Amino acid sequence: MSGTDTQTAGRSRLEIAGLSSGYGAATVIRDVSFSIAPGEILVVLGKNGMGKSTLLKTIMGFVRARTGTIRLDGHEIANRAPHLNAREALAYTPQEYAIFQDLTVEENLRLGVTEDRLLGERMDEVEAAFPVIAKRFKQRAGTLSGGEQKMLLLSRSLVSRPRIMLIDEISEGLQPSMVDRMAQVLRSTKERNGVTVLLVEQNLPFALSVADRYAILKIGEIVEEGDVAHADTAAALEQHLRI
Ligand SMILES: Nc1ncnc2c1ncn2[C@@H]1O[C@H](COP(=O)(O)OP(=O)(O)OP(=O)(O)O)[C@@H](O)[C@H]1O
Repeated sequence: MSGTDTQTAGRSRLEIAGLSSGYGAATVIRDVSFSIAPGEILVVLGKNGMGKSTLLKTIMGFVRARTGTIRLDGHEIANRAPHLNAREALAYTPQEYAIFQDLTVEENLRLGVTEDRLLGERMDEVEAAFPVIAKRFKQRAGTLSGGEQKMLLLSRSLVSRPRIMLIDEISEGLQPSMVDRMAQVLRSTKERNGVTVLLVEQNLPFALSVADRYAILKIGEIVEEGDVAHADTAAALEQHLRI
C-alpha cells in the first residue's frame, strides 16, 4: 500500500440478523442471520433462484430490507442508499458483466476511486492481481474477453479499497485457470488488506478454495453453516447443491 494513500483498509465486521426481503408480494430472503468477522471470507452457496443475488442486493441497498438488521461495525446500514454504502467502502461486484463497454479500461477503473490520484497510487495492486488488465489501460473495455471483463470488474472493486466486498458468482463462465486466479487474488487481498468478503457462489471447488466459512441458502433461508476446514464439508455441501 502506498504511504500517501489515506483510505483505511479492511478490518470490518458485517452482522446480519433476521433479514427478510423480496419483490412485490414475494418474499425471497427469509429471516436470514449470519455474521462475518473482520478479515474473514464467508461463502453463501445455493442453486439458481435461491436468493443469493437478492441477499447481496439487499445488503447493498438496491432491494429494500423488510425486516431485520444489517450492521457494519455495529452501525445499522439496512435500507441505506447504495451510494452511501459505496462511500462507506462496501464494494459490490454484480453477477452481470457490469462494466462500461464504451469506456476504456482506465476510465472504468476511475469509477472505483473518489480522487484521480488514488488510481495511480493503487495501480500496483491491479498490476499484481491482473497484469493483462494493467497492460490494456487504453483499450475499450467492450473489446476485452469475457474473462478479462470479470477481471476488470474485480479490479474496479479492488481500487476502491473496500472494507467489505460483496461478490456475486465471479467464477461463473470462467475457464479453470481464470477461476484459480480469482481465488488467489481474493486470498492475497484478504491477507494484505484484511478485507471482509461475502461471496455468493455455485462453484463448490472455487468456494472451498477461497472461503473460511460457508452457509447454505435454500429458498431464501440459511439451512446450514460451518467452517470450510471441517473434514466432511465437500461431500456434504455437494449434496446440498444437487437438491
Ligand atoms: N427484480 C426482481 N423482481 C421480481 N422477482 C425477482 C427479481 N429478481 C429476482 N427475483 C426472483 O427472486 C428469486 C431469487 O432470485 P436471485 O437472483 O436472488 O437468486 P440467485 O440465487 O442469485 O439465483 P441465480 O444463481 O440464478 O442468479 C427468484 O425466484 C427470482 O425470480
